[in-house]
Amino acid sequence: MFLQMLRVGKVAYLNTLPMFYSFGGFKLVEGHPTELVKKLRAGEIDAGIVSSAEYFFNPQDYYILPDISISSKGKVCSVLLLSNKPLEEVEKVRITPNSLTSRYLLTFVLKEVHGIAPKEVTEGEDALLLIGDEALNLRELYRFTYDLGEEWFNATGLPFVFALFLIRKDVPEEGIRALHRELKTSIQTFFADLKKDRVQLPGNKDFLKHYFSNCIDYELGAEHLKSLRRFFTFLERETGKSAPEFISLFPLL
Ligand SMILES: C=C(O[C@@H]1C=C(C(=O)O)C=C[C@H]1O)C(=O)O
Repeated sequence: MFLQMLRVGKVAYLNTLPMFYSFGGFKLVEGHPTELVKKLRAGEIDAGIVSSAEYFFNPQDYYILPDISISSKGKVCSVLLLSNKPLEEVEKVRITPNSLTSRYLLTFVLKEVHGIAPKEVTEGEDALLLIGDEALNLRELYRFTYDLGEEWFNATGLPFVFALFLIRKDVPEEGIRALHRELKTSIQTFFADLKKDRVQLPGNKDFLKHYFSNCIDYELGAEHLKSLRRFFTFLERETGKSAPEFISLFPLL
């Protein structure tokens, strides 16, 4: 098959830069996480780095690409509840429409960690959940910042997987293998260049180096899978839908 025909979804945030740094040969489709989830469900794209919660909702439709994710082990730095009031005084929360996973992670943090249940509003909020570049750009404007990656880590001792590389099951094996190779090479090239100060970074260089090296974690190992199972158990309680029986990584070996 012609790889150029495979349509690959790329979340339009800075944190996907390493994956797509030297990436080529596929058709890229950019969007917010919720837009890409819709396109992947509809078969308008064949694969993409999308909200991990989508695998909980439709596991039968996808393989997970091994070794790759957008996660954090502690602070993620770009999934933030921002507020001018301390959490215990927050009664109304506005949630970005761009997120699927972090919306549920916020419910976990508010309900199961802090024991509060603020109302969701679309204006007049006490606190605002932002993800990605929007969170990075606005994080310094609020008095209180709650980092959801850190909140999850403090509660569970585990990394948190925000996004998975999901592939629709009708994609041929050679396409999946080529995609995996291309992404892994891109991530390696990015971090080698970052070390040598060869990456053009938009904005505050020192902060962004810290963001790529210490906040976002691009691995998908045993601890990440344990964390996904834990998150899916929470989603099961929250939605009434059963958690996937298996987390099926595409067998590359
Ligand atoms: C860590 C992040 O993860 C993002 C969060 C997502 C979500 O909440 O659904 C989806 C994709 C990721 O890009 C971020 O963008 O800041």
